Amino acid sequence: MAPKHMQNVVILPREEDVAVNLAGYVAGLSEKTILEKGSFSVVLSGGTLIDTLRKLTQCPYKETVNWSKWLIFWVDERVVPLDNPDSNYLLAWNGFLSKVPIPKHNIYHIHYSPSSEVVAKDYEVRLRRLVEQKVLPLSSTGFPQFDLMLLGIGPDGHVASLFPNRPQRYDVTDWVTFINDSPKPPPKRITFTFPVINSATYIAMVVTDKEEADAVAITLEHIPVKPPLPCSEVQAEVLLTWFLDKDAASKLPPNCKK
Ligand SMILES: O=C(O)[C@H](O)[C@@H](O)[C@H](O)[C@H](O)COP(=O)(O)O
Repeated sequence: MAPKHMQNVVILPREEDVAVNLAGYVAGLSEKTILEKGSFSVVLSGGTLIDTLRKLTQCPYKETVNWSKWLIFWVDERVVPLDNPDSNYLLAWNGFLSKVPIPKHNIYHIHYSPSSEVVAKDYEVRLRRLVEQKVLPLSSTGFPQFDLMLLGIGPDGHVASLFPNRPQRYDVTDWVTFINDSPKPPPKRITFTFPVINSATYIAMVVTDKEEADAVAITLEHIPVKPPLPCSEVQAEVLLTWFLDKDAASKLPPNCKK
């Protein structure tokens, strides 16, 4: 296995190029992982990521990817019913999951309750059960090891629902935690904690917006800020790949850009 903290940065001219490149990357990892272990666990976030995954739902990937072996999870979810317009599940269902034949029982969405604490605990209990049943492996870190996490970042450098000035980002015990005062609406969310995120085998950070250009530059140029941006603390067991378009990369020094 490659040393920890390997990172790759892919900068492409347009969001369309990122979508094409990302689809090829995810399809390649899917094939390799399914050959190696028989399944492919994919963790989604919300935001623009889902639209950037659109090429996977088209030719050739719609036919060539072995969707029956995919397992879908969410790195964070808004605590709203699944048919609420704010739901990350609904966003993913409408933009991605309804267009590819992933078995419904392999889609692990939240079970809604008005209490975000109850939702977080339930999601964690279900993950622990999947580890016991050997559906998900446990990393040497003691946290579950997902094959691929597909993440975005916010202008404030948040990742998942781990925000700069909120305590959840420092949680090193829980697998899933909750927040009732998210600075990005809606306020009630659940989120994987950093130990779970950083135990993933592969992570793709997909950023295609000018608004996040400062956070991208601070992270990739190691510019010290206090507190450090959550997105700068992401690392993968094998490889973290940043997929950026020229807007997201616009604050990087010229030698980084193509
Ligand atoms: O539920 C959420 O709000 C997301 O999961 C969140 O973490 C998102 O991924 C980033 O805020 C990036 O969002 P954009 O891609 O829309 O900028």
